[in-house]
Amino acid sequence: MPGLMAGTDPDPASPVSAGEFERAMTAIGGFEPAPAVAVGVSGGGDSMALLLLLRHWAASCGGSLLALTVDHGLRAESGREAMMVGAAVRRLAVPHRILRWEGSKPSAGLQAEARAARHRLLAGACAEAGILHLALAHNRDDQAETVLLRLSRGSGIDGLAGMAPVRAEGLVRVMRPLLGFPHDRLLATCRAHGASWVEDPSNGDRRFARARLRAARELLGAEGLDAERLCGVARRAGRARSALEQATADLLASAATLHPEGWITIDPSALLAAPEEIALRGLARCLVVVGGGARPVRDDAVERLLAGLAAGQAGTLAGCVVRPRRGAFMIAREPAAAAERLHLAPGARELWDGRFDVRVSPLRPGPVTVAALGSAGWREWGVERRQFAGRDLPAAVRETLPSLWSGTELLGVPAILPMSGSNPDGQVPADSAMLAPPFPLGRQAFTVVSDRDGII
Ligand SMILES: Nc1ncnc2c1ncn2[C@@H]1O[C@H](COP(=O)(O)OP(=O)(O)OP(=O)(O)O)[C@@H](O)[C@H]1O
Repeated sequence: MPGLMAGTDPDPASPVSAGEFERAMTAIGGFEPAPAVAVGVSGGGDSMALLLLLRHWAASCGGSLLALTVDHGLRAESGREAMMVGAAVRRLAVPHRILRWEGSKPSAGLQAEARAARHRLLAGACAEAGILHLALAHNRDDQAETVLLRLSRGSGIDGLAGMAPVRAEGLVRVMRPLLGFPHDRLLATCRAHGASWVEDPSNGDRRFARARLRAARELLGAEGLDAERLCGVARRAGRARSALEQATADLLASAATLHPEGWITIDPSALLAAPEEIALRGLARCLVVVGGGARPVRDDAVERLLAGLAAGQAGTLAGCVVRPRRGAFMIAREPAAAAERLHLAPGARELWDGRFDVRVSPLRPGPVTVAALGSAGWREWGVERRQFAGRDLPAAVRETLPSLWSGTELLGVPAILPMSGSNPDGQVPADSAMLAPPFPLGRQAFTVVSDRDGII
């Protein structure tokens, strides 16, 4: 198979080899045996190359692949184009689905809305198909542009780290295995396979910031600030971010307590003695966990909140009330924000030390699939699905999950929810739980608690 030979090629415009791609996938990791993977295919050269590489990779590990194309419906010909992409995909013997963005389109912020709709549709289609890995074809040049874009907006370390190779979006892992490969090599990969692609006309449209930056990047590249250097910035910022996140996790592990009722208390002296960046991150993380994790918390607002706490004042932010109480700072959810918890199944909690246990009511037996998602197991993001039934449920869940999570840090929001079978409360239709959070699941059915709390 041309272009999918193992080994590297010194030519910067050479096709990406199967070996190189496999290494990129291995670096992402966290795949179950014979994984089911979805790929977003716009029909452009990057995503066609990703499709080709993934097809080979999936076949080599006994996995399966589903290609998804979003028809944004923004141009008269978009429906026909999506069908043409579908025909090209099916010629490669890969199943394909077209997802339509229905409804009225906004006049302002169209690109951002279209992007949000695309991500929603792609993640929704994965959930419907029971697929937990979604691959997108962002490449090294996209990463360089992202760094420039964020720099132009005054981002700090987190923003300069660029796009992450893998991150959770609800229960789906969005991965970007091509971040290390330049666009030219992806086009070469298509050529090597005789695959055709279409150019997105909006790529050169200077009304859009990305297109303007692309032009700027050419100028900066001539001054030496090329894609490689920009990606180097992203890598170094990513490392710095990991170190800060680790220090934050350590602070929370020693100074914070997550209570089964859903609030957090944190030792004020430990919080205020920590370096400011770590204290701010720790507080922000508490807000995200208690408030539901749906929105990023603004830096300046967290700074004000921390300064207020240091002066003994209560404050509210991100759906949480934060106040000094009985020698601790207490972070609890504002009552009105309860309905905004988007990503957590009731009872599911993020824990600093990465260990948790599950309490399942033995009074409500029934076959249930438990899915746990996080930076778990195998030191990577991991997903575990098990079928448990009847009376064995509590013991089986308790045995399985701690071993999966033990000793690892949860980077995202884990969720424990019934995904199929008969939900103990009978309220979540089979397979739709991931699509329609918050899940109307009785708290009694699943409670995830820290074993540091000594509840189980
Ligand atoms: N219409 C589409 N249908 C399916 N997948 C798509 C579509 N458009 C983009 N994608 C996927 O997303 C990847 C990135 O696309 P693109 O660079 O256009 O997005 P972006 O808007 O710049 O990035 P982001 O989605 O992170 O904002 C593509 O390579 C492809 O994998």
